[in-house]
Amino acid sequence: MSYNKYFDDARAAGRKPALAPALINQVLLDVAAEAIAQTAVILAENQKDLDLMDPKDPKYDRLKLTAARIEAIAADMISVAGLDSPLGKQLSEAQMPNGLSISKVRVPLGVVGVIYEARPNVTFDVFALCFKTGNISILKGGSDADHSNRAIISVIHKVLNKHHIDTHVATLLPAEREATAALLNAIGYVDVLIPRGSQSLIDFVRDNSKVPVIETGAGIVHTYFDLTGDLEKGAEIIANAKTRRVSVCNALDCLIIHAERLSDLPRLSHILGEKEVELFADERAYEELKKTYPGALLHKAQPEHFGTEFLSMKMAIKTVESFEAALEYIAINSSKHSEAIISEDAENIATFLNDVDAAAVYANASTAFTDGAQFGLGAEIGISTQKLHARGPMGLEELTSYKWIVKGNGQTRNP
Ligand SMILES: NC(=O)C1=CN([C@@H]2O[C@H](COP(=O)(O)OP(=O)(O)OC[C@H]3O[C@@H](n4cnc5c(N)ncnc54)[C@H](OP(=O)(O)O)[C@@H]3O)[C@@H](O)[C@H]2O)C=CC1
Ligand SMILES: N[C@@H](CCC(=O)OP(=O)(O)O)C(=O)O
Repeated sequence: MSYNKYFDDARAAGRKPALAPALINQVLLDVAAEAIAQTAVILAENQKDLDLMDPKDPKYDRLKLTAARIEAIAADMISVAGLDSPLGKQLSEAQMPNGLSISKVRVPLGVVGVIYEARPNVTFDVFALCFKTGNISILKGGSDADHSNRAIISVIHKVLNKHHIDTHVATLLPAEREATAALLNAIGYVDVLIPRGSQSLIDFVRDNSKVPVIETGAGIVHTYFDLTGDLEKGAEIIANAKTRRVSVCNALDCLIIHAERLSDLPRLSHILGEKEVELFADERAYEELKKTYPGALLHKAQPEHFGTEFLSMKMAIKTVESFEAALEYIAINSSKHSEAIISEDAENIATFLNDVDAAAVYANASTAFTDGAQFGLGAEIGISTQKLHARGPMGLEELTSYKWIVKGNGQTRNP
């Protein structure tokens, strides 16, 4: 199948004059209202996708929409509408000795291609952030969410039509792998690609893309409980980071504990036990837990349990002799997404926040906060695990580049 028509139409939509900020915000508010109004339709289509998936699959929860989730999506859309647009913002201005005025101004990236997991809220989020920043979005959603995504793009297109806006500002590609291959080769049509998904997707895109890519990779997430960690805070933070939504990339995968706090492990993990989290504990942690933790949920860890993203009610426990050993362990096993320390030692906290190489580093808080809306960005287009252009939750600013504006009155360069 040829995808040229999709790409041509998107590029043509991108050449049209920029929309007024007030109109952009009104469209976002109208899409939010339409999403709520069409809750029953969206949920019915979502159910068709759910019917094809095993409810025990961790992806099921990611795929599932509810009325409350649609309300939360609409609320995010409303907050994106309420945020200042970065477009046209002057980043710097200089008057040169020759009289030239040179300024740096934020502009859209252009056509943004997003390949993403079977999580239907992403369709709304990507549209909202791209539309607000004057970008054209080309979406390739997970095939497991195809009914949901098609219902959502219809909601968006209905509102765009109402405002006489070219619907090609947001295009949903057929949910087939060939569409991804075509996007990767769409030089001259797509300015940047943002893949959201498994290592297999990221590797495929990294190896094959001819257009620039911003990676949003897996979250192999650790929380280190330090010698001075507060037990009460620790138990709540760890349980929240692990169980708030186990299928998402910011969920906790491995608790690292200082050896001198091992005797506190039963109390530190009691909420996990109540929530039926399966633990894969190293030798010493296992010995501490075997008297108290529910037997069926406690296992001796194997090497494959470390440096692993579970995306389910499973978690590894690693014992370390020192703070330095925890830093070393994280440096080797982290995917540089989100990392946390629980400690009352100001010096260790400062060192951790400074030295740990991850997109988001936390002290005494749950890694579940790594999320665009939670960071005040309205929503997120992905959580970048690379360092160039953008890092961590990517919102409006991260969907812009800049250009230099040079104004003169007849200057020529000599020699
Ligand atoms: N950092 C971040 O912002 C995010 C990270 N993630 C990470 O993603 C993972 C979960 O995603 P998961 O549900 O497994 O999604 P997948 O990686 O299975 O799917 C995501 C998208 O990529 C496509 N895809 C997957 N593999 C390939 C491939 N080899 N070649 C071409 N296309 C491919 C899928 O298409 P198809 O439907 O055809 O399979 C789908 O559109 C977790 O590791 C999570 O941490 C997820 C979202 C955001
Ligand atoms: N935005 C997220 C985290 C990032 C995300 O979308 O990840 P995933 O669920 O793995 O597709 C959240 O906490 O809701």
